[in-house]
Amino acid sequence: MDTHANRATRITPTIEAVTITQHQPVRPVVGAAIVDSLDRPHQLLAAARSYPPELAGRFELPGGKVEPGENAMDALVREVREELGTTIELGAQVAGPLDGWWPILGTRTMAVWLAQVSPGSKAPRAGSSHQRIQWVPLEEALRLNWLDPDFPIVQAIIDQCA
Ligand SMILES: Nc1nc2c([nH]c(=O)n2[C@H]2C[C@H](O)[C@@H](COP(=O)(O)OP(=O)(O)OP(=O)(O)O)O2)c(=O)[nH]1
Repeated sequence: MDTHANRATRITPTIEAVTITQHQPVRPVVGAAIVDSLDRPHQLLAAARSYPPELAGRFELPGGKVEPGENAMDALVREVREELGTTIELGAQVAGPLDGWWPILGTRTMAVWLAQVSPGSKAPRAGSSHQRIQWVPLEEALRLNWLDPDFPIVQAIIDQCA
């Protein structure tokens, strides 16, 4: 079956296959560009961090750190379920300049996939990780106060959805 996830796997064999080992000093991060519809994307879900204090209120893509031994795409589905209480299905990767990964805060890197809320799943809601979440039209997304490293990522999301 030609699902969104299958298509993403074909596009991103390298990252899909990444399994994190215990020995990596800095755990990689995964982020979800959740759009209202993978087929006809118009809106992007932005999440305002609640911590640490210096980042509180800045917008990010929902996601988080990959656990040792965990597949990156599985980690992203898990993180979004934990943070927003919703199940997502992944679409195409939004590839960054570092073998598909994006440079982010500190010395971390983040892999990003387009995603949509799975049919029948609960709507996303902010939990303890986020002050609030909001849907923003893609053409207005760059007006939000994103974490600094996220601006080129959001631009790439906009370009990919155009
Ligand atoms: N989730 C996410 N993190 C980002 C983005 N941009 C960016 O620089 N980061 C940074 C912020 C953090 O330093 C790091 C992600 O850490 P996190 O605290 O969200 O990870 P986590 O959910 O696993 O949380 P924790 O249990 O380790 O506290 O990546 C982004 O768009 N989304």
